[in-house]
This record gives sequence, structure tokens and C-alpha cells, in this order.
Amino acid sequence: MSAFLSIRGVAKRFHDAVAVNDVSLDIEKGEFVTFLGPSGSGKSTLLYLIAGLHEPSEGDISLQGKSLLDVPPNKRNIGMVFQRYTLIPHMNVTENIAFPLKVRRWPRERIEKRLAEMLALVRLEKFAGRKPSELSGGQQQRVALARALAYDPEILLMDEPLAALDKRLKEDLQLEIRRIHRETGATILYVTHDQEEALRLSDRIAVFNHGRIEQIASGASLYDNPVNRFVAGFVGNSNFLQATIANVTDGRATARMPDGTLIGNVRGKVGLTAGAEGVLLVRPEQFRFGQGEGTGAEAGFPATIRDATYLGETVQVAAVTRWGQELSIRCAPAAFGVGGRDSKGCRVVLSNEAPVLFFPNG
Ligand SMILES: Nc1ncnc2c1ncn2[C@@H]1O[C@H](COP(=O)(O)OP(=O)(O)OP(=O)(O)O)[C@@H](O)[C@H]1O
Repeated sequence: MSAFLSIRGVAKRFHDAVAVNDVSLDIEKGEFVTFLGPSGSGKSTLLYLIAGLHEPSEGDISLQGKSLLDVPPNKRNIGMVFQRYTLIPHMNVTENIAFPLKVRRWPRERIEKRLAEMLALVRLEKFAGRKPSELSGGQQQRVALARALAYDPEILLMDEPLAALDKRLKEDLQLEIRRIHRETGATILYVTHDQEEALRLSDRIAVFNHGRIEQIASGASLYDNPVNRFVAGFVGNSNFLQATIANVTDGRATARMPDGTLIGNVRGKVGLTAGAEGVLLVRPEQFRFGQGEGTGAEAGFPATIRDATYLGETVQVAAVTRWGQELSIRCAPAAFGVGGRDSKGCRVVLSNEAPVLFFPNG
């Protein structure tokens, strides 16, 4: 059976520039999928292709097994919310939400009923009579959301809808969007370049780079098992430690750091051969502070602490190794207290129990 929304070999070229390059993707009904990637990586273009605002140069997009390519945008039954508030300025909240329903010639009683449901969904009952200019940015985006959901579209597309809001309001609306997704079961495709936002909202995240999807998976698997260095660097904070593979047995390797320290339990999808040079991916919370030599189940090396910031539950520590490798370390305040904070010199320890990923150079 075909997926709810199926994108097959889609490319979009603008003159010589390739905005989307051979993207294939299946989305299930009710999923919340986020397109995450740097500016210019093709996220919005793919959204517009799905909406029908651009035509693909190659490939097909189908909904429930039927190609959308010959269906004009206004017949696609897809809702859209943009970054900039696109409300009609002379209409009040109710009139804005009712607008797409009137265009679809819904009968008056049905519109009235739907308006009440939508105002309750986005919690704007008290603001029904206000004009957009009398609302805050966050309230305007809620109206845009209600308007896009009012006619029960098969898919809701959201292009950086919270980008213009301040941090606090952004976080409030992220919670609202999650709740609305839960309550409506809508299929949502969401564009952002903010990784925290992607992690908070999504069932799956598609990581874009140069018009392609590098990896699509849940936030947790992108964090634990990134397929390449780009994804590792884009989702979560990372340390990339220069290392050389010393030996390999049964798909597990030992890597040598520039000072000779050996790190065990190294894994990698490609390039795991003795002598290969590359980087080890170590997340800030994988380090600990230790005393004495790290042996057996852990490897340690000396480092100098440059800076430490208390963030409540954790301490964010910036350190540097003897060979000039900068380290970003995150640990519990109590664990930081153990590790020679006074002397500024410390031993950074990496447990060999959890696997460490290796990405070869080049
Ligand atoms: N209408 C257009 N005409 C020409 N080039 C375009 C057009 N729309 C997008 N592009 C180009 O296609 C590439 C992808 O753009 P797109 O807007 O999809 O990226 P994005 O990942 O959404 O970036 P951002 O986060 O900055 O919005 C960019 O190089 C952009 O300049």
C-alpha cells in the first residue's frame, strides 16, 4: 500500500540552481514531520512543491495514491501557515477564520459551528471581534493556524510559523501546536532551521543539506545514530575529536588520540579500517571528570578548564586538551565539583561502555 503522502524522485531547478535534488519521502497520516536544515537547503521549496505553488522539474508527489501534479493549489485541500502573518487586515478574527469556509461555500450554520470549534481550539474566544492589528504576533499566528485548519485539510504545511516571535512566545506556541496536533490528528509538515524546535515538535525530522535529505528519523535516533558528520553537527551539540583508527575487530575499533590515548568501543558505518584518519563524535554529556589514570572500561586524558557556566541542573564546561582540541562538556554540578575545578587542570574521562561513532575524513 502506498503511503499517505508520497514524494518520489522530486527535483526543482530554478534556471541553473538546484533547490531540491532527487528527494524521496513517505509520510504517514497523522505524522508530524519537520524539515530541518540550514538556510537555502531547499526546505521551503519542497513545501511549496507539495502545496502546488511550484511545479517540480522531475518526480511525482501523490496523496493517497493519486498524483497531485495536475491538481491546482486551491483544489489540493492543503492548509498553509507562513512565517509572516497573512491575515486579511480589515477582517476581524472570526471573519478571517471564516474566509476559506465561505470560499468553499459552506452553509452558514456549518460555518458558525466550525468557528466556535476553531476559536476554542486556539483559545481565542475572547478575541473573536478584534482586527489583526489589535492582536499580538503570537495571537495572529493562532488565527492563521485556526484559518488553515478550519476546513479540515488533509495536510497542514507550516513554513517557519514562529520565526518572527520572541523566545518565550515561541515556546508557548510550540506547546500549543503539539496540543493541536494531538487533538486534531492532523498530518503536519513543518519547516524550521531551529533544531530545538524540531526536536520538541516532531515525530520525525528530515535533515536537509544542499537540496537533499541527508537523513530522516526520530530526534532520538538522529542524535544517537547520525549517518554522517553533517547530521551529527546539525542535531544536538557535538565534539569532533581528531583520531586515527588503531585496530579493528568484529566491527568494533580502537582509536588513537593525538596524545596516544586509546579510545575503545568505536563504531562507524564507513571507513572503519586501521590507519584511517577522521573524527570521533562525542556528545557533551558523554564526558566525565576523573582522577588518576583512566584505565580498563574508560579512557582519560588531561585537559585545562577554560570556562564553566552553571545552568541549574547542569554545568557547561569549556576545556582544551594538551594538543589544542577544544571540548564542550556538560555534567551535573556535583560531578564537576569532583574534578579539580580549583587547579583548572583536570582529567577528562570517556567511558568505553557506550559506543563512540567514527567519521572518516574526506
Ligand atoms: N523562486 C525562486 N527563484 C530562484 N531561486 C530560488 C527560488 N526559490 C528558492 N530559490 C533558491 O533555491 C534554494 C533553496 O531555497 P529554499 O527557500 O527552499 O531554502 P530553505 O532551506 O527554505 O531556506 P530558508 O531557511 O532560508 O528559507 C536557494 O538557493 C534559493 O535561493
